[in-house]
Amino acid sequence: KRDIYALEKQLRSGLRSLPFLGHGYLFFGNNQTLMKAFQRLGRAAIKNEHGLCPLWIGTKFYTVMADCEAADFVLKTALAKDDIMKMATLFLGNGSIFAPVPIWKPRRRVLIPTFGTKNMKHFLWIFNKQSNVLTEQLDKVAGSGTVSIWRYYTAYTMDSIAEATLGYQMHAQTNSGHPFLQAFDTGLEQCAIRLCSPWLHSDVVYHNLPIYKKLVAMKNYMWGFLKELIDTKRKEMKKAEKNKQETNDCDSNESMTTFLELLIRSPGADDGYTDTEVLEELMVIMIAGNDTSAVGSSFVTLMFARHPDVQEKVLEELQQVFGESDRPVSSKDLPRLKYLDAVIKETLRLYPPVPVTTRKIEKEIILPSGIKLIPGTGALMNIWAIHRNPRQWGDDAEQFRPERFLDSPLKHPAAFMPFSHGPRNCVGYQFAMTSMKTVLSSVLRRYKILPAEHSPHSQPSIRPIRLKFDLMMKDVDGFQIQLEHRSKQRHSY
Ligand code: HEM
Repeated sequence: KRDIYALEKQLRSGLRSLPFLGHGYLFFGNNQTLMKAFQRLGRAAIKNEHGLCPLWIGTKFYTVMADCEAADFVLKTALAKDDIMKMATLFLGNGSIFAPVPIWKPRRRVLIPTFGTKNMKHFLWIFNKQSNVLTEQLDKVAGSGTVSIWRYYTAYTMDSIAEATLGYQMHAQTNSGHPFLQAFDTGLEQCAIRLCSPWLHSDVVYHNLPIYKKLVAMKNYMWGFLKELIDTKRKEMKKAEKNKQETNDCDSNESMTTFLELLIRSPGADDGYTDTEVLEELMVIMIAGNDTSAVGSSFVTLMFARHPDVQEKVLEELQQVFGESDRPVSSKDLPRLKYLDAVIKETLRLYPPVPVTTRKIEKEIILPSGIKLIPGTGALMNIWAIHRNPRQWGDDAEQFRPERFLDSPLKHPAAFMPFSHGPRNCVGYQFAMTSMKTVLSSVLRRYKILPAEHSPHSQPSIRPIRLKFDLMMKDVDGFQIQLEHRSKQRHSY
């Protein structure tokens, strides 16, 4: 460990490391403490000369990165995920997101074309349909005080993902009682608890706890459910091939191509993808794509409530594109929503749904600054801190200013990485941006978004948002806002 101690010495941060625990004590507490620990480490790294700081979790050493050049280098050279992610294999098997590099590489090649622009047009139809259901639900609560918008967006993304992925109508927005939803939510909640509780990390301990058995039962239910859908789809596709009834009409629902079909059709290994491979990738898409986009849309909505001037500018843009119509969003509208795009990006900069990601250092890496990363250690990309580093974002880095995405290009391609960066970045980037733009433009055309009712001494615009980390970064208070029908108050604008 001599090399590691030498590296630690170079990176000294002033954060105390205790015997045995290292900096692990920073993480003890609840999921708010966890987010605060990432913020503290991020700030310490920003202050350091190289934008890096040391982190000991017990005997494991990590280099925390708030410098985009260093993160860029690591994300392009170290492709293996850190061992801590292995805990997710219970649900995902060898699904690409956390899979070892030799399994991930060929799967990534298959996934990329399924997210191509052509397929995105099919998915836009789903986003419009599900946005419609969302506004029907919001109509019931608009004008009746404070609501937690998170609950609505997470149901919207679940319905969209289930339809785009499986061609299955989950109806999460109208009925939250589907057993798949319950297994999905409880499973993710338990994964978050385990990830945040170092004493549950050991398989020997965890596999002997009652919750493990419960979790396995949920996983078995979800996998069984998906397996049935795969079997049915394979049969349907064989029948359709036989009858030569395939159609190429992209604009209607009849020709909708789901991820399930795209994965079954993809060449994969020798004889196409096996059922297990298809199943693992479906789980990855559903888990990676659901709450991430819901968190993104929820933070943007919170920003609308806190920055009425920004909301007003987006509304003006929407009126230029849609007039007074509440028609569906078309693929031609999307590039015209430039300011909305900037607002979403600025929100994801300050509130990245995935605030940290890790890589395993398997071979020695010499960073552009000359710092040597040691094999056997980890690198923790602190996306939250990279996005707030004044070296890239200037002295107003902490301020919400969407115009910065319109005024000038990024100073470094890795300065903005809510979807990560390099060969293992998010494949669902375009899917997520299209989904968020569709739902946000539908909501904003219909409602004025106002801050939650609050105690008189706390100004919503200046009160910092309380953050927590439970697999993702979320608002502790559940993204509370108020909605007012625009038709009833249009004259106030
Ligand atoms: C705002 C929304 C989203 C955010 C912020 C986000 C963020 C991320 C990040 C940070 C990673 C990479 C983690 C790493 O480098 O270790 C990732 C990977 C991934 N995301 Fe997303 N994501 C979003 C939406 C989606 C959606 C909608 C889908 C699918 C429909 C999706 C599918 C994936 C997949 C499959 C991977 C794994 C890629 C690979 O390992 O090759 N994501 N996402």
